[in-house]
Amino acid sequence: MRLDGVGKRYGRGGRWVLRGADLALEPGALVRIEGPNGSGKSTLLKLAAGIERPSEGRVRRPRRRAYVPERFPPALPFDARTYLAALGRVHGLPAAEARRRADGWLERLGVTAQAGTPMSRLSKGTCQKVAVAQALLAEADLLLLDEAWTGLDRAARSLLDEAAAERAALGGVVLFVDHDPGRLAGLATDGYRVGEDGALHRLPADASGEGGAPGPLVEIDADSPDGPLAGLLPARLPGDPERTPLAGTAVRLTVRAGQSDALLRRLLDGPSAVRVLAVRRLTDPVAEAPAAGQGDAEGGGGRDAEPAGAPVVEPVVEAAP
Ligand SMILES: Nc1ncnc2c1ncn2[C@@H]1O[C@H](COP(=O)(O)OP(=O)(O)OP(=O)(O)O)[C@@H](O)[C@H]1O
Repeated sequence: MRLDGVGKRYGRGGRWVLRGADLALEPGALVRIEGPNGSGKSTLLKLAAGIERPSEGRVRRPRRRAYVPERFPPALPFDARTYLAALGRVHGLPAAEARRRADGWLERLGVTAQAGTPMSRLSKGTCQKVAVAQALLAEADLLLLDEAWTGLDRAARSLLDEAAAERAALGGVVLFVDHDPGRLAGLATDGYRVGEDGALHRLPADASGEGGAPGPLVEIDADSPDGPLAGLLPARLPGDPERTPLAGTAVRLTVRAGQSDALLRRLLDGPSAVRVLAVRRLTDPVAEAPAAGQGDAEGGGGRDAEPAGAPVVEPVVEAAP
């Protein structure tokens, strides 16, 4: 998606909220937008969603978009399941698939019991889960999240983290606004601040959570009874793991820890039968080893240091093949 010289003001003669905003995002981008209250973050997401039109400049966006607004209409005259299934149809899904995805997200978010309750009677957090579900079930090419984590319980927040990272890993573009600076830290690929001039200013890598420090890796060993797994896996997988063939039909997938849950879910939910043999978290001894010389000074007992660069393997789950 692209913004070229985008400006926005509400009403003729109103102040420019955005001016000269440029943004070019490639598939796989997971991008944080920040700025103080009233700076124009929601306006930017609405322009990206196609809900508002720019006053000047040009917005190019993918056709399949999904949006969690900052404020979800509270009193829609539907129950959650009916609403989600209808939204699935709006996103172009066949009716049965729309119902399947609606039920799937209601279950994952832990609100199946409230699926038939009129939305006007749902709690604020449950309503927010429905707002999130309507966007995630679309599996859109552009996912816009405007403070979408607000009001969610911890499990739902993690699920949304994972779903956002997965969307990007599968080639979507995700644009999110959140006042928590740690949101999706280590997973965001870029970040921008809406400046007082109304333009977008790129954040330094550490502020956007963009991976200067790569963080721990996870190795997942898996195979399939259907034949060599390497040939069965889709081209795109969450976290774009490194793939190393193992003996027989097995493959080792190495991915950043933040995306390992999304990868596992994809493997186990995918069309091919996949057996997960082992999941190991690797810690990087280069990052964790004492500074040069420090080991000698403190150790003194002749313990050998780990060879530099050799990962320490901490098994998380080991299953017999
Ligand atoms: N529909 C509207 N009509 C008129 N002015 C609007 C409208 N929507 C937003 N504004 C104004 O545009 C400016 C930017 O609002 P916006 O909601 O985009 O900011 P924001 O950065 O998302 O703020 P917050 O962090 O508080 O959510 C504000 O001054 C706001 O009052």
